[in-house]
Amino acid sequence: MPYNKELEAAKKAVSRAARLCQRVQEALLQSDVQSKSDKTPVTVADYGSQVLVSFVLQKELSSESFSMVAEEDSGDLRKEESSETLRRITELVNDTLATDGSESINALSQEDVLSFIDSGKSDGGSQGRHWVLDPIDGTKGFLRGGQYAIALGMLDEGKVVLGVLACPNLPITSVASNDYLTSLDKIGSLFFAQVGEGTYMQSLYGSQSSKVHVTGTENPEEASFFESFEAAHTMHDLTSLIAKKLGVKVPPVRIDSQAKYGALSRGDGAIYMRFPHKGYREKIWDHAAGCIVVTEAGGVVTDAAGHPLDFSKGKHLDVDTGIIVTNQKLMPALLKAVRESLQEKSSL
Ligand SMILES: Nc1ncnc2c1ncn2[C@@H]1O[C@H](COP(=O)(O)OS(=O)(=O)O)[C@@H](OP(=O)(O)O)[C@H]1O
Ligand SMILES: [Mg+2]
Repeated sequence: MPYNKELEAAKKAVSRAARLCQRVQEALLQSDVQSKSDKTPVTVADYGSQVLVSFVLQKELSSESFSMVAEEDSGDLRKEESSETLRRITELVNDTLATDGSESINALSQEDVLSFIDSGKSDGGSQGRHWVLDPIDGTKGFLRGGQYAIALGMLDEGKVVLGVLACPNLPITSVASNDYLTSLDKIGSLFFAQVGEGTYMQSLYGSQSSKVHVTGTENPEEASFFESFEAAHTMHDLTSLIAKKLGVKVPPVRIDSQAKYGALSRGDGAIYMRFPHKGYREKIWDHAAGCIVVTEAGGVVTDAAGHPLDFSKGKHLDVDTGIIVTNQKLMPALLKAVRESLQEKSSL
């Protein structure tokens, strides 16, 4: 298994980052309503998560050259007015490392923090190995107290070869209906996959993993579908038209972040559709980890024209219209419903 060492490092990195994010989210939810509309907590957690992932990967894989394409850079943090934010991030990172207790390390300085953030500056591409990180995917969900993910993938020669998704608020039991929103069983799920080896899931705080598979259903009437919670991120009217054409009977389950890919990989639902509004360009860190988690669980991920996603072109994915995900049996019918719905919409 060629990427075992990298996979173990990736699991450790995202688990640690998840702990940092949970601490920030818990403090945020305990604070008053006014501060929930304040974006500072997510900023602190975003940067802190990126520092921890970068730090752990480089520490665990010390002998190798390191390249990472990540969402954040240190530009804003280096400004005078951000000195308090930088201080808070540094404190949070050091506290998280210290409470982890698994190793003794020297505290990171503010300069270390900035440089770990900047080690995510790569553009990726078709050659060599590149880590791909979204330190908090689903920032709006994070602020709402809902779903979010720490999503880490690795490209080798332009292909995603491993992926890890930490979903701190995703129960390890099914979220097949919107009832999951009231579930108290928020213990957190960790999904991981490497090419050719299948997809596994475990509790974010445990060590026993089990292999997961996408649902085998061929019947669209039994198929529930996932989509973005935020209407600004996907055209809910279009996905509803596609679902109707396909014969889907149940309402969509709306979840923030790549937790959707994780839930689909274990068969909670059968379909994920994402149709951003015109002009939006998808980023590789929003799909790399999720894509391999689903495909190794037996699913298929394509754009609206049925083409596989190409992660070798740099930071962006050039997709035709949208991204659709389902099992192999349902994909032909889903593609047909997508094609017909898009034609219908354009002729209006
Ligand atoms: N306008 C627009 N259209 C489409 N997608 C967008 C748009 N703006 C942002 N994003 C990206 O969506 C990421 C959040 O993922 P989801 O859309 O699956 O979740 S959500 O329900 O909307 O929160 C979100 O990831 P994070 O920024 O990491 O939260 C963005 O990368
Ligand atoms: Mg994202």
